[in-house]
Amino acid sequence: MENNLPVNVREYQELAKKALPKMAYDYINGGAEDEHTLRENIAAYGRIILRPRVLVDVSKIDMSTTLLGYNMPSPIIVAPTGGHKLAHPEGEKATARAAASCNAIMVLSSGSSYKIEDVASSCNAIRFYQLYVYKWREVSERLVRRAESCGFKALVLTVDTPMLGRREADIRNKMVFPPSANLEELKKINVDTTGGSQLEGFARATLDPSLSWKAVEAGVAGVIVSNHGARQLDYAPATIAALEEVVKAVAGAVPVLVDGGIRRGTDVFKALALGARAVMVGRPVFFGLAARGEAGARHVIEMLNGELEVAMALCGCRSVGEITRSHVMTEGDRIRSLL
Ligand SMILES: Cc1cc2nc3c(=O)[nH]c(=O)nc-3n(C[C@H](O)[C@H](O)[C@H](O)COP(=O)(O)O)c2cc1C
Ligand SMILES: CC(C)CC(=O)C(=O)O
Repeated sequence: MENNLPVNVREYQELAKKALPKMAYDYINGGAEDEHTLRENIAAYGRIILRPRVLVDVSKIDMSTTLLGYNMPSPIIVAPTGGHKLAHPEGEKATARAAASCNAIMVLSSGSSYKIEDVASSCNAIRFYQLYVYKWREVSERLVRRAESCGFKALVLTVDTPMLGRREADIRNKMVFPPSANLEELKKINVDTTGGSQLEGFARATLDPSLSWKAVEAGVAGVIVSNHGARQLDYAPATIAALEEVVKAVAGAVPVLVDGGIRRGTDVFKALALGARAVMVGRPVFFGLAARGEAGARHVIEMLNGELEVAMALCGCRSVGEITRSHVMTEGDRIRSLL
């Protein structure tokens, strides 16, 4: 196998499927209900066409960018995904090392299998912390304080989960989530598992469904266009189809990021062309971790970086600043051109 490494994210997905117990693979791969949005997150990228430019000197390609004042060698960030022990015994420690070796920012999930402190001490990197707001605000507050004292640089507040979406594979599999080492204090909570998925019962018992726009009064330094990897509201739009509208509304006030369905460097390119400052990838890194541990997670990030570099060169873009709206043609563009 080591002589015959996967050459793209899809091959990592196949390896992960072979390596993982069904319950774990279904949890990682699955989306809500009919999985319409899950398919659309990917299919919508397929409907965006690139417009190449030739005869540009692309002997040097610079993929670097900045976010909230931090330098990144490429616009690819590791999205927060919970329960990495499902994929590998080293869990988030391995993912964090993989991200650090690529100098990529990793967003650590509130549902991580390993403690914030263990992940932070596993390697040196810029890390953001993803926060769920629990019914007991002091639980969230303690997480924030711990992340802060471990040197995490920003909070990513997840606001699309007043309750968990219906992931039918998890319900069928009676999905049991590895206990999150950070949420010891919630262990004694009475979780109703009659609905099937233990994670769903846990979310219902602990997440605060009353979170409202008041939460943004504190101010935000960025916006992420996300549908939670199509795991929440099925029939929500594909994120890449919603990106441009959000970018226009935000009007440069803060950077806009996007996640969901990114499987190729060309997808990253398309997201940047439509106004994203950076992108986050969830399942691809999880699949890499499941297939080959830290090396697999690192390889996934490296492959996406490599693909982005080629896409930039073939589109005649030497830096991410040179990626413009005119490098892509969306379905909307095509329809407008026919009118
Ligand atoms: C297995 C899995 C677990 C996730 N766990 C979390 C989580 O704990 N917190 C969160 O904010 N988002 C979570 N997400 C959503 C991701 O942050 C991200 O929005 C999504 O994975 C992007 O789509 P992609 O997987 O197609 O890249 C999770 C997604 C997956 C697939
Ligand atoms: C509730 C979290 C622990 C995991 C999550 O957000 C997810 O599975 O999508």
